[in-house]
Amino acid sequence: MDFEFRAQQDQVRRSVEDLFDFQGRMIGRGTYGKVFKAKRKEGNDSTDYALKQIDATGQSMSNSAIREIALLRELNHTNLINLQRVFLSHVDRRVSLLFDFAEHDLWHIIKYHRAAKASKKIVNCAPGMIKSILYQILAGIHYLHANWVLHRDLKPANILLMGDGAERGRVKIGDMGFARLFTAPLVPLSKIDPVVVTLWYRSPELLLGSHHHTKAIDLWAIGCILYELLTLEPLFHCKQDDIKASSPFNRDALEKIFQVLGYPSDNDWPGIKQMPDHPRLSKEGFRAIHYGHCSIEQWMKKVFPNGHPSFSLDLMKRFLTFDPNKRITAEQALNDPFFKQTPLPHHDAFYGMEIPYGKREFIIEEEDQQQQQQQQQQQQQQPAVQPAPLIEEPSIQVTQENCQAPA
Ligand SMILES: Cc1ccc(-n2nc(C(C)(C)C)cc2NC(=O)NCCCNC(=O)OC(C)(C)C)cc1
Repeated sequence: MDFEFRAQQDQVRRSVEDLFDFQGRMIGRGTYGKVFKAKRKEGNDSTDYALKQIDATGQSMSNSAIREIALLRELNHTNLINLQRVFLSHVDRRVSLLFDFAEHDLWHIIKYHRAAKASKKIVNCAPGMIKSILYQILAGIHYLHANWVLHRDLKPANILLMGDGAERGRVKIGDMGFARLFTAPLVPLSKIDPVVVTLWYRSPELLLGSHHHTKAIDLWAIGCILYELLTLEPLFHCKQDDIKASSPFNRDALEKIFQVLGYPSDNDWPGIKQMPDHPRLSKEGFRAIHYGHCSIEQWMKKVFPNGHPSFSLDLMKRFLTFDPNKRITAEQALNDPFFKQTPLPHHDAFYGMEIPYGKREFIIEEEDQQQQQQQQQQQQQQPAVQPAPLIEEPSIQVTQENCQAPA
């Protein structure tokens, strides 16, 4: 190594600690490391940034950091989280990634509306909010798919929304990546951490053991997210199996899908017989006859007896199509008549409303340490447990007046 040159570089190169203030402002963490809410120290830039610090000590950490950098520096779309800068510190072998800071995400927004419903508080959300969020998710995913990038883990916690400021109400699709990197069973550090390993958005082909991730897998997840935005209930809410059930076949998740959509006929999904775990369906007792009366129409009739202004059953059915080859593409969805009907999708999902959602909470380090000590004690005493499911209170059906246009 050219020590002379390196010494010279170290002089001019400013460290992330020199340039940004972020100590004690942790807002997220996972196996990869931590995320801080950061502000520039100099100049009059009052913008907030999300600073992701990866401890690139282990091989797998540095590999995932390299993958994240290599992927994100090639991508540029208004509905994808934007990697602003990369800092490499030789001293502590730490990689710091600087991102846009998004105040909100769909996990917290849905949780807020569920809590408001439970306390019978009427919460106004703009009538076009759901349509705008859906449109922006599709625009971001269409860009990813056009660049042959699959998301593979779309869920509310990965759909960020910008708060007040230049990009108010702008969707920024991210990938908080916990599930991908997590090895030990996870217990949430605190209630503010979204549940990380969930099967609720997993497509039937993945649940039947398909090894091929396709674009269609992302569209299935978008259908599940749309339903959850409309009703505040996860569509395929099944109990969280513990991590060992990494065998893709999950009976509870499939059961839930069949209860809502009915059992797929050979005509619906000719390819189902080629699925690796198809033989397990009959072995595990699944029979078409058990779901004869089930269909998405009958299910939605229960949920919205008088329909819903911001909902198109046709579009929902196209997302939740069993056969991945028949499932709607992001491009087709963007051109659906639903987006040509008023209210048109606004670039600000919060247009016409005050933002009622709280700001991100800081995770306090020492509390964190105490919790870790508690967790270690617990884990020694008990088998590993899965995080508490997102839905704490008993599931309640939501009617549409809760989401009236502002008076
Ligand atoms: C290993 C790896 C991890 C993540 C990603 N990844 N992929 C994507 C696309 C392709 C969906 C745009 C985005 C990422 N990375 C991120 O989204 N990183 C987020 C870092 C900022 N974190 C962040 O804002 O976290 C809070 C808790 C404030 C919401 C790629 C690779």
